[in-house]
Amino acid sequence: MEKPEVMTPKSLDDLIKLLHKLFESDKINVEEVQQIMEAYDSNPQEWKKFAMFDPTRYTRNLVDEGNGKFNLILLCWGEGQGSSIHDHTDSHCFMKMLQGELKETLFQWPNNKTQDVGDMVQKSQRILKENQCAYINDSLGLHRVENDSHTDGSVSLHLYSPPFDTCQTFDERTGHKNTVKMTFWSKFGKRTQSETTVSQENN
Ligand SMILES: N[C@@H](CS(=O)O)C(=O)O
Ligand SMILES: [Fe+2]
Repeated sequence: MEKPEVMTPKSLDDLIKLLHKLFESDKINVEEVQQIMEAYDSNPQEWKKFAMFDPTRYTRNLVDEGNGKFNLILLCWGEGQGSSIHDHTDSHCFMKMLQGELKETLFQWPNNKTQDVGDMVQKSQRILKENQCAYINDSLGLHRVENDSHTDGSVSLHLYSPPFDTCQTFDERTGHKNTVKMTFWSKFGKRTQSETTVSQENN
């Protein structure tokens, strides 16, 4: 059988339109979403209004709410910034590189029958390059993402379906887990009100 042709989004807006179409259906095809996100040729002019860096930690900037089916979030990683080891709350997670590189380290779930079992077991590690689109869900494991560069920021575009706003983080030495709230640094290009309470986050 012939392979269906991969649709090539002409712009970020076009990509968002195509994603809305794909997610109208309740059954999503992971490979198809991954291919379409990968086929978008990153153009900073199209996404720079969402790209806001914070000198202290990586930022999460909401780009689109996907009709309630998914969240599309642009993440900005300053030099040396990274996430904790975390899960993805039973959602699909697609991660498209828009600029620079990121190191992704995969971990096994800790054996949670016994608490604090010691070092988390690393499964693999890879460098994600510009325009590549990675995929993870909880059945594939946990991950940590880091910008190892000392000179350049990185930008990635994440699609989560269904959307979620909490996840679990894991201590690399003990496997001890915490539930943390995930917040947006900006929404639709506008800086969100800083929260008055200090929340524990994934970065
Ligand atoms: N899942 C993380 C980013 S990453 O490390 O994949 C988040 O949404 O903040
Ligand atoms: Fe993640």
